[in-house]
Amino acid sequence: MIEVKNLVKKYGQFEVLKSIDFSVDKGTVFGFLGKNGVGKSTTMNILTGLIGFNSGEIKFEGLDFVKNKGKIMQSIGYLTENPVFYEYMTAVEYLNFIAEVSDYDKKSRSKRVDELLEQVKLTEAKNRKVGGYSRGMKQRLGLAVALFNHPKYLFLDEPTSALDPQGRLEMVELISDLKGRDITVFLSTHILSDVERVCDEVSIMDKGNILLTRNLKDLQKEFIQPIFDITFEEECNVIAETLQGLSWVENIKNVDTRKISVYAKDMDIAKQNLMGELVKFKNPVINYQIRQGNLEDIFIRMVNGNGII
Ligand SMILES: Nc1ncnc2c1ncn2[C@@H]1O[C@H](COP(=O)(O)OP(=O)(O)OP(=O)(O)O)[C@@H](O)[C@H]1O
Repeated sequence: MIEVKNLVKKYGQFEVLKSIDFSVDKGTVFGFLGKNGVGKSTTMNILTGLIGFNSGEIKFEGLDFVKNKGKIMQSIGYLTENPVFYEYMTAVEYLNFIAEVSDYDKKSRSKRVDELLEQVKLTEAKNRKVGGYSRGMKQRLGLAVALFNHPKYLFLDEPTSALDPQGRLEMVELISDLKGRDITVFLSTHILSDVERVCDEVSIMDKGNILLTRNLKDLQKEFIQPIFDITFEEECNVIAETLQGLSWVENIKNVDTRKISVYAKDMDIAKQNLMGELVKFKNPVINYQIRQGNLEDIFIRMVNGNGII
């Protein structure tokens, strides 16, 4: 288990982390969500020992992080946002190089290399130079490096953000395969569909604060309310602004120039009144539907609103 209490990180006067608290249960996949620049990488860099922090407390399995850093670091694997490799090496050569620098037991090295290549689905490409790999393949090789020393804690910083849908799916499947292997995964991302596929628990972060930490299924049950999607014949900015001023409307998302999503504070009042409001405008409605919300909707309501769902 990882426990983080009152963690503060400052760069000069700028408080990147404003006293954050969260805990990560053993063996779970923990999704750390937030837009770019909210402090995700900073948190990960602190938890993986790359940078220090100003105040607060971090514990891994009850052990204080500062006092037991060396020991804790041995149980950590980290895939950074943009992993860098010696591109003239093949995957086999590169993993053997990692074995060498991490002083991995000589007798079992080649077995470990083979098993990791299999795990990240690079066996067929193992003798090709890394320089010729796709981004997805490089990310998978980075995962193999992070897993090399059998970490108990695996930190993945935006592992899918630079990948195409196929690459993302492959990476998410690999993360999913780690479940049940006695490994705790800390996954930072802003791709919410990936989180929905693989995470057990999530924290939503914004501007150095944690807005919420919750079991994903509970979060979905508790907060995902229906949403109105409305498409107009013409541009609808004025309508969006007017609806935003209504007491029973919580938030409006401009999907595009002619389409909005309406998040209601009270669903029953919204159902009774929304149509009546829309006909006041001389802009015909060409599509009106109520759909079930998803994690992205929760995220929008949390981050764009005042933090209260
Ligand atoms: N070394 C540094 N010196 C000063 N400010 C920094 C430093 N590193 C990060 N920051 C600032 O701290 C804030 C959080 O950065 P961080 O990289 O943690 O965000 P992030 O949520 O991981 O976003 P991204 O996904 O873009 O990496 C940003 O405003 C960033 O500019």
